[in-house]
Amino acid sequence: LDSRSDVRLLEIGDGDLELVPLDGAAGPESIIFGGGGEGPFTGVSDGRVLRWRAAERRWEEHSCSAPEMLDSCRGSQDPGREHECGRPLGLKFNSETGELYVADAYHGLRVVGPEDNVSRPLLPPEWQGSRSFSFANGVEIDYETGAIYFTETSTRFRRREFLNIVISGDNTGRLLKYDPKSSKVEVLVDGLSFANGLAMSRDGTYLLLAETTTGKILRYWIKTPKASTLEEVVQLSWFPDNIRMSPRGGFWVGLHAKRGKIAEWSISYPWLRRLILKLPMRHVQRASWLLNRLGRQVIALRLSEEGKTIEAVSVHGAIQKVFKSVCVAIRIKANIPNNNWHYKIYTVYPSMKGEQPRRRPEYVPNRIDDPNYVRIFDTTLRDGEQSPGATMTSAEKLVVARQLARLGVDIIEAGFPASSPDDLDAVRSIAIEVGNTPVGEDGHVPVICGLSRCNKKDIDAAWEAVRHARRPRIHTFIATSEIHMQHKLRKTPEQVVAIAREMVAYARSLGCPDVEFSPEDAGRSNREFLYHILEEVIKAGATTLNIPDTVGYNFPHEFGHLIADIKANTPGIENAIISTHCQNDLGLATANTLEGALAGARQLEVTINGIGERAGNASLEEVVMAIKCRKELIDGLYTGINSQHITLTSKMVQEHSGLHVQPHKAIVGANAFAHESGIHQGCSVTLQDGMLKYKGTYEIISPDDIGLTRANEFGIVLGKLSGRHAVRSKLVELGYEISDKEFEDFFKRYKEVAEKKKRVTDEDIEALLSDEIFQPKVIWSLADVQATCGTLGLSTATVKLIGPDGEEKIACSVGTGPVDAAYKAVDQIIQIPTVLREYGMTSVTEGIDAIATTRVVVTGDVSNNSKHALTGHSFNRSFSGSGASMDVVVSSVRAYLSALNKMCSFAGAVKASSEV
Ligand SMILES: CC(=O)SCCNC(=O)CCNC(=O)[C@H](O)C(C)(C)COP(=O)(O)OP(=O)(O)OC[C@H]1O[C@@H](n2cnc3c(N)ncnc32)[C@H](O)[C@@H]1OP(=O)(O)O
Ligand SMILES: CC(C)C(=O)C(=O)O
Repeated sequence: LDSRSDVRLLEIGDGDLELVPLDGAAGPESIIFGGGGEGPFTGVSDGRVLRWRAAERRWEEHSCSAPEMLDSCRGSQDPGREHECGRPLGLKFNSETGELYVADAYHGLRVVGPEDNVSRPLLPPEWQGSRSFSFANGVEIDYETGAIYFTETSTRFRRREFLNIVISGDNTGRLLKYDPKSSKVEVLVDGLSFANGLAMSRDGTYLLLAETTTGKILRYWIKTPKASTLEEVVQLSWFPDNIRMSPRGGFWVGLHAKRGKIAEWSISYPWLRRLILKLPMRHVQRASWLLNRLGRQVIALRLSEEGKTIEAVSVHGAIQKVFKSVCVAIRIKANIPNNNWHYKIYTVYPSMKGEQPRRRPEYVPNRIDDPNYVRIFDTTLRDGEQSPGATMTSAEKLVVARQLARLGVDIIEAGFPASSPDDLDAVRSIAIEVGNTPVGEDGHVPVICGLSRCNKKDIDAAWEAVRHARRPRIHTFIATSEIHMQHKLRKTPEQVVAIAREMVAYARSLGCPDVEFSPEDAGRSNREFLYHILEEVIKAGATTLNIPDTVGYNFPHEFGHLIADIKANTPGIENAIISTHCQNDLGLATANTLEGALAGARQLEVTINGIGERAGNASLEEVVMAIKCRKELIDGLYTGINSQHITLTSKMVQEHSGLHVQPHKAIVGANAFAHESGIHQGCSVTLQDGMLKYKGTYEIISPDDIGLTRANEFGIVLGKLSGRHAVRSKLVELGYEISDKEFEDFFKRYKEVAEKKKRVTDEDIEALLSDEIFQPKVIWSLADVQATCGTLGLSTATVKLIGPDGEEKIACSVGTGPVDAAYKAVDQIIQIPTVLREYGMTSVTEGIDAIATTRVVVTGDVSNNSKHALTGHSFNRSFSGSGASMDVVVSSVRAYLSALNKMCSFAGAVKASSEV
């Protein structure tokens, strides 16, 4: 405080306050009394203005700005709904007319008549209609002229993004004047940094305005020779909010929180602001918190008109905790015997919803009890596996499924059981193990789902595979677009509806309580037809309706409308969950998925790293982190994903699918956190204690958030002296659980590598594991390979393989290089026509002793052909393989053999090849 001796301090301690709970809502902002002292009145988080009925000690609804939304908004504390429910901030009664003026952050300047309970817009249509407000805030009346003054805090950010305004130094705030006589709006001042509370001087010569980011109280002259000019009254050490003139002279200012040094400096120095944005959030929060803890918490000041502090109200003791921030302090004369002044201080409780850990709602197939919860349906093991070359072995699928459960996905689509006996087995093992094992703190058990076409054979296979899970689901699909029905299915729309209805009912009749139906190619299907088929399958028992943009054709707004239209027009839709499934052919899968969620979808189908058919699917990590990071833009939706498992899951899927992400892949690419703009830095800069509460809501991505620092945090350094315990515990930490036999094989390989390397890193371990454990059924294994190469002649290689019957076979070949020579030698032994489609090698660690990981993709001849359920056309199936070794030729041969083994198992070619 400027001159302590002159300042009267009012200290409020425990027991000095009575807290009056609000009627289900939160965040009371402006507090005013009616002309006759009635009230107070306050605007709250769900868009209502409440009035306190003192005699009855209860709040009653006074008015709202969106009557059509009242029922669904009442009680909402969700910042994501403010734009539809309204968010009344500044309030001002016109004591002459009894009208209440409301500055609604999103609905602009409004007025409520004395007998009304709905506010109406006040500004001319060009201000009120198409141009919606992002953050109208303070309001004041000039009784002499009838003009209404109001502030717009920012023209760039919305109210729920208020912390961004402070951090970014946004200065698009304005002071405006509305003249009801001319119906004109005039911008009096622009370039303000968080224009906030407004108060008119008693003589009507000036307005006081709080500029929150800078901590300044400004004076805007209306009359006197200084008219139309702006001057600084005082620079505060706090963030000022509302202002009220005091009957005893001067004015009161409600204070949000102290502008700690970090905040002040970050606002004054752009370079420091950039630095703070790059600091790990926890450091900023801690430093800021410490600064704020020093001394008492001052919540309101009375200042003279010249800006000198006269009185300060502070809180101490346990009640400090309830003062998240104070928007306004009013001193009123109370009816108490000795005629003392009695302070009423009204506090604001910012919604803490975004910050509290939110529980995953109980799983009920066709209902989600929390309207903001979005289920994440992971189809990495089904659609993801449809990526060319991504075929995984059953063991690999099980490992990935375990990790998906840890990640917290709600539903794992584990495969397409009718596509092969192997896939049925893989889905069944996942259902048995992952589908019955609780994970995480909440003991979550994911739903295990299997895909099927709309025919009994597929549905039977799917049920056989998933029925072992605690929560089984059958997902059945049939195409509904004209082009698919006509050219692929060769069925009429009526036939398609009949099949869909019958097959959904059939799936339910098997005892499956949870049936998902997908109208394939919905993105190009006729709307009325979709409403019809969806209505029919709901009647037949479908619990989830998945809307696929199968060919990745839709634009985001188009897909959003599709979901909204289905939600609005499908009879019975309230008894099912709407889902999205967006392919990425135009690179729009993530955007489309988010639009779908905004339009009402509450299940999102995604894959890890976005892998999938053709250009892939919406990527889980992008969708989940977008929802988490920009909650305020996505209606406060949330998922049950533990994002700290994202990095590990992504690496695991890269390893097992053989599909490595590009360095600039969002969220999980190697460069994703190396960018200059520092997207990995959280935006939850804790400038002040009061603002801290929005941490979760405003965090952008930090490496911690996706578990990127995991490897460093473990602290176990493995080397050649590490024993079984250390190595095993490392595997557990990395998320791998392997049998004792597998561990022994792995440990042998580990020791060989550790002998030659100083330090064995997590990446080395993953490469070795995948090479040793997650290989397909071994038909051919490598015994020896010897290669010579150089500039003096052709490269030669000799390869010794052990065949399915245990017999050793040796072949020798020349080639363009040692790898080519070795591959030709392998071909001579195995004798299956093979085309090498892709070959790639990466060094997973640095230095001369790095482990080289090779990944290859091969295709065979026509005997390996598959039919695609989408088109019915044959396609030449491809198989990927990976191998790891410190010797590049050995690594290459291992990868080639791994792919050939997958191909041999698939084609049942073992017999033919063993006749070599
Ligand atoms: C959009 C998607 O991602 S769809 C999923 C794609 N995934 C896959 O295709 C997985 C790999 N596929 C496979 O292994 C094989 O295609 C199998 C095992 C599923 C099917 O193999 P087959 O039984 O040999 O092929 P089949 O000839 O029956 O497949 C095509 C037939 O299914 C029909 N069909 C395609 N989709 C559906 C459907 N959703 N419901 C009913 N029938 C369908 C086709 O019209 C065609 O019928 P026709 O034989 O009368 O012309
Ligand atoms: C089976 C469905 C959901 C699908 O994968 C698609 O249509 O893309």
